[in-house]
Order: sequence, then C-alpha cells, then structure tokens
Amino acid sequence: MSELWLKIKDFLKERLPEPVFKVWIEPLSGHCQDGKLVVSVPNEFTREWLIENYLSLFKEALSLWGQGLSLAFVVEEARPPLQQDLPYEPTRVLGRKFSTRYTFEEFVVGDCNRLAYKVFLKMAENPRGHIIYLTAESGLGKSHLSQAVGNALVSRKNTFRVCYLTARDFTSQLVRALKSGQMENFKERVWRNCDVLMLEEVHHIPARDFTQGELALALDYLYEEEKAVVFTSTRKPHELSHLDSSLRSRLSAGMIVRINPPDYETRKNIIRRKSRNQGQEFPEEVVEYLARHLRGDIRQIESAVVGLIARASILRESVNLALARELVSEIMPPEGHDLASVVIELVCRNFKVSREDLVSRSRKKRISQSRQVAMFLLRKFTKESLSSIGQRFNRDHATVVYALQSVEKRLSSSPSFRYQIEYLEREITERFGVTEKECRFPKRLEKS
Ligand SMILES: Nc1ncnc2c1ncn2[C@@H]1O[C@H](COP(=O)(O)OP(=O)(O)OP(=O)(O)O)[C@@H](O)[C@H]1O
Repeated sequence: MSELWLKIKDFLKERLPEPVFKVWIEPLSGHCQDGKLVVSVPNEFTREWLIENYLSLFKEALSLWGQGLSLAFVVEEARPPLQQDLPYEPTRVLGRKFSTRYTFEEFVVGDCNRLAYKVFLKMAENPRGHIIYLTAESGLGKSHLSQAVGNALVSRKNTFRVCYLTARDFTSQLVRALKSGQMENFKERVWRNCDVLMLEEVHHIPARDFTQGELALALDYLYEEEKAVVFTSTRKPHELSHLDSSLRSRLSAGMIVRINPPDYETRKNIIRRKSRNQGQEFPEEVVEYLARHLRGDIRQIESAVVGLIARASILRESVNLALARELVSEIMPPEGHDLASVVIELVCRNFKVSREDLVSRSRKKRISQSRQVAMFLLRKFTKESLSSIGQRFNRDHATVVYALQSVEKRLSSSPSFRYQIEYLEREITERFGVTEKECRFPKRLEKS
C-alpha cells in the first residue's frame, strides 16, 4: 500500500466519526498509477456512496500530499461480497456485537419479567425452533435478554451461528444488497448461514413493500428450517398497523412475551444489584426511597444509582437519604401530576375507555361509571381537592361527591366490582409504593 494512501487514510480518520471510518474507509486500499490515486472499492454502491458523501474530503487530502494526482474510485473485481456491511465479523456472530454486560446472571428477575426470563433461558439451552416476540416499553430489558441468549450461545461449545440486527440494519443491508446486485449473498448470510436470527425494534420496519416482502420470505425459510427467531418491539404485533397483514401474522407466529414495568420489589432488587455492581451497598432506606420514587424504566434506575454515587463522592459523603431525595427531586416530574395521570391511564385501560371519553359529556353507563372510578381513585391516592378532581373531567365538586358515593355503594353490593377496584388499588400501590397508610383517605371514603 502506498505511503500516500496511508497519509490520506490518516487524514480521513481524523475527520470522520469512528464508525463511519471503520465501515466505509478502513476496508479500502489505494495505490498510485498513471498519475492517479486509484482507490479500490468493493462494489458500485460503495463507489457512489463515497463520491456522494466524501469526495471533497478525499480531494482536500489529495491537495495536501498528492498535488497533481487525480482521483479514481475503481470497483474491485473479486472481493468477497458484503463483507464490509458489518463492523464485526466474528465467526459465529453476524451483525451487532453483544454487550458483555447483558447476561442472564445480570438480569434481575421479578414478577414483571419472570416469564420472559424463563422463555429466553430455555431458548439459550437449545434455540432450535423457538420463535419469540418480546414486547415491552423502552428500557425494560428487551435487548438485555436477547443479548443474554446470544452471549450464552457463543460462550458454549456449540455451532450455533447468531445474526443480531435491528430492523433498521436489516433494511439498510437489504437495500444495499439490492443496489449492488448482491441479494443472494445477503440471503446466504442472514437466512441460510444463521441458526438464530434476532431482529430488534421490528416497529421500525418501514412501510415499504419490498422490505416487508423480503422479510416475510426470510421468515418463511427460517420457520421451515426450524431455525430460531427473536423479534423485539415496544409494540405488539397487532399494533404494527403499517405492516402488511401477512408479515404481521408471521411476526406473531410464535410465542408473544411481555415484560412489564418493574414492580416495587423488583425495583428494590435492581437498585441493590446496580449499586453492588458499582462497588457500593446502599443503606436499605435509600434503596426503598429510590424504589418508591423511580418508576420509569430501568435505564433511569441505572443512571440514578450512578448519579447518586457520583454525588456522594464529590461531596465526600456516604450515600444517604438526603442525597437520594435531592437527586430524585431533580430527575422526577412532580409527584401529584404523575400519579394522577397513571391513575387515569389505569382506569382507561381497565374499563376500555379513552381519556376523551372520561372528559366528555357522555352519560353512557360504561363511560360514566369509569369516570366515577377515576374520581374515586384520584380522591383516594392523590392530595387533590374535590373541585380540582372535578375540573379534570369538566365536572363540579358536587358531581365528584356523587361519584364517590356511587362507587362506595357498588363496592358493598357487587363483589366483582370490588375485585376490579382492589386490583386497580394494588396496581397503584405497587407502582407508586403508596401504602394504605400513606393514602389521604385510609378508610374507604371520607367526605370533605
Ligand atoms: N431485569 C433487569 N435486570 C437488570 N438490568 C436490567 C433489567 N432490565 C433492563 N436492565 C438494564 O436496563 C438497561 C436498558 O435495558 P435494555 O436496553 O435491554 O432495554 P430495551 O427494552 O431494549 O430498551 P429499548 O426499547 O429502548 O431499546 C440496560 O442497561 C439493561 O442492562
């Protein structure tokens, strides 16, 4: 390789983001020939990409060290196709690299994620034939569990090959393969050569026919061959309305597993584990306080743990409740608002009504009874006055009083209704760590 080419590469390396350099520039070679710097590229698509995006940078480099030379990008003849697509190419993992932090041992198990954990653990023993669709809100462990399977498979003595991609990776590689006429190689690599395909964030599959069609074909092949497939998404298959129904049905061909937001006990265990990982054992009152107040995703818990340790170390204090309070007040939205909107959301979900229904003038039985329950729970769990609760639903204070009385009456006459309300109360208590004792109205109803 010519000295000039090495200089130019160094120049580009300094100016381009590392991943861009690694994918697009590092694999290239260059040499001088007949008054030209000839840069060999693997295919036409790369050539066009480089010209479109980095030509001026190449020219700038050439003006420094290669005055008088012109520039030519030449497509190599016999280069193994698509090798440059992937930043990592170890023998048994294609696509993205697994984080070594994401193991089964590091995954804290609780009621919210036990089923998913067991399903993935079983898959790691022998992936053959498993089709799993894992759904959860963001930051609740989808990638952690998927990569735990990947890590377990590659660390054992077996021959399983795993292809780990996001839906966006899949799409962009597919488009590249199509543009460069290398579809066969793409299929070889992603379908035929892998035993486990993990496709993350399938809600990002674009609403483009050909991508969906190719994915459907890939899945048919993989299912037929009893290979394992894992999909992850923040949405359930039936919610992916931009996808063709045939692809949706293929996505839901296997087991659909959900991870729920962590309950109070699991949050405590996660805080203990994450702080231990940072070499600290938090006092129990700090663990409980954080678990009660950090109700977002697990990323938020991780960042709070690290933030608390950093804060304590800067102030030369040990981790304590006062510091935890300070941190929580900075990162969490005001309590009342958050609690109220969750109460309303739970009521909507449970009684299958919308927020709009609740604030509407509708007197339909199902809607007005749901509205009454929302008022009852808000009164019980928040510090809001009767009139402020009324305002939430465009009603006055007297309507709220009536709602509270009606709910009380039904509670004593209908066991199934009581069961529903108790279920909602448990959900709120778990999510917020609010106990009966801490509620504004410990007894069923207090009038004001
Ligand atoms: N049960 C758990 N035990 C320990 N750590 C967890 C658990 N669940 C998630 N985490 C941690 O929380 C962080 C976020 O998890 P992860 O990236 O798997 O979420 P995700 O559901 O894939 O989110 P997104 O949809 O945003 O990609 C990671 O650092 C992960 O290790």
